[in-house]
Amino acid sequence: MTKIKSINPFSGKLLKEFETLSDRELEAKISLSHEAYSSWKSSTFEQRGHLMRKAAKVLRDKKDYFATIISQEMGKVITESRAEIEKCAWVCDYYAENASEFLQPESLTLPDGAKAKIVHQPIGAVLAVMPWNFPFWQVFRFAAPTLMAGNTGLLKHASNVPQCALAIEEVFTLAGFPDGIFQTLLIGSEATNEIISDPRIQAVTLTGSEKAGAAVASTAGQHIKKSLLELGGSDPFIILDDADLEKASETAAKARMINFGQSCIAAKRFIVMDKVYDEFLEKFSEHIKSLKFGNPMEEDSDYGSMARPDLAEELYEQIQDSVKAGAKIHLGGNKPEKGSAFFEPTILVDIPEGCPAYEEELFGPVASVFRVNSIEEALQLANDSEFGLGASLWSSDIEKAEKLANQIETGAVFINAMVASHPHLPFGGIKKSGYGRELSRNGILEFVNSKTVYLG
Ligand SMILES: O=CCCCC(=O)O
Repeated sequence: MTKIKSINPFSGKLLKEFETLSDRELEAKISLSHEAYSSWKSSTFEQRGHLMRKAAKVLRDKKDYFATIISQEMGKVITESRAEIEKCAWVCDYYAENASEFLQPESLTLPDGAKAKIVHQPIGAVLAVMPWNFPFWQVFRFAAPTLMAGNTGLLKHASNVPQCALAIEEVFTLAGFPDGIFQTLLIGSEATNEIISDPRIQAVTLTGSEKAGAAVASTAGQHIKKSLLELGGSDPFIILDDADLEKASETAAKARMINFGQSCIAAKRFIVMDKVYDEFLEKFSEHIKSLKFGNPMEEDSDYGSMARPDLAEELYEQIQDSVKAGAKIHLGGNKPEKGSAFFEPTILVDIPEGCPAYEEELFGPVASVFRVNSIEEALQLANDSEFGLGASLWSSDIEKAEKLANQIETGAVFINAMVASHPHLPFGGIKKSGYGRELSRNGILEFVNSKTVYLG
């Protein structure tokens, strides 16, 4: 039996170790999920909503406790961890309030006068494979709509956040959800395929890397099961020459450094028009330099460490390869110490095509800044990516910005704001950023059977 370790990346200390589930324990959990579904599917929206509101209350009442687990286990600064818990409570309340309306039967009259209905019914047990970067939020944005729709949930969390995984199960238990409605599976990734193949599992959702997404979707495909993928991003942050540079540069620093850069929707490629390039770069660098390094548990720390030493090492290799290809370091860029998760905020400029900073996702505090001579060039560069998650576009001409937004190949464009997820707005990508949508009404419709009932 392998162990799953919880290690504080800032101190490097082992916090706890957990045994993975035995085959028999895993079987019992899948079986419980399946059995729990048979009564949960017939519960009313009112009953589910009551429990989901209680989950929101548990999150708010124990906010500091849950936030501390996040910060200690994956290094997020405590102020951001608390905000993450608040957002989870928000999404619980949002679906408690709106699920019933989102899933009401829809009546139709066909051109020949015949009547039909579309009824949205639950499908059963859904597996969620989730990442460590927003270890509560990513799970709640799956769990709140999925459970409110009448499904049950099983969570295979990232192996570096086992305490978060167990604490999330605790939220649902404390809220009074019946046994088996939401369960955490402490398992290694090698067990995931077997679970997806199990006939009692109806669908799978994954937030994570392209590699993990392709593997999960391919197993789901072999078994004709629905999958939803929310993968990486290399979001452009486009600054036109009529943008409010003060606001744009301040937001750019926030958008790159949120969660110490470890976010799929963090801004990664800053595409700046020549006329405002120098001024933007100067202001942006000042904002990045003003951020305070410190222990994630301290109230005034803006950043601490990355979530694992191997992530810091990988990120540094991407910088090195980009520099070898001709990119220049404008800020930071020093090598992290071996075995440490600390990383220096870095800005790269003069980035040539084909190098990692141009074409890969840099999942950490490294900004790639590009100079362009026209709007056409900005759009061409923004779309010259395998990813298509989000984009931020800055201009004082809103009409022009809206027209340009239509030409950007992403799942979302935020004008004069950083990309952010919001319970009311669909969230997801195109191209190699994945498929399907989370949040909003779109999110709850992903894991239901929208059944046609024709009335002859
Ligand atoms: O890696 C994805 C991060 C999503 C963060 C969010 O929804 O705010």
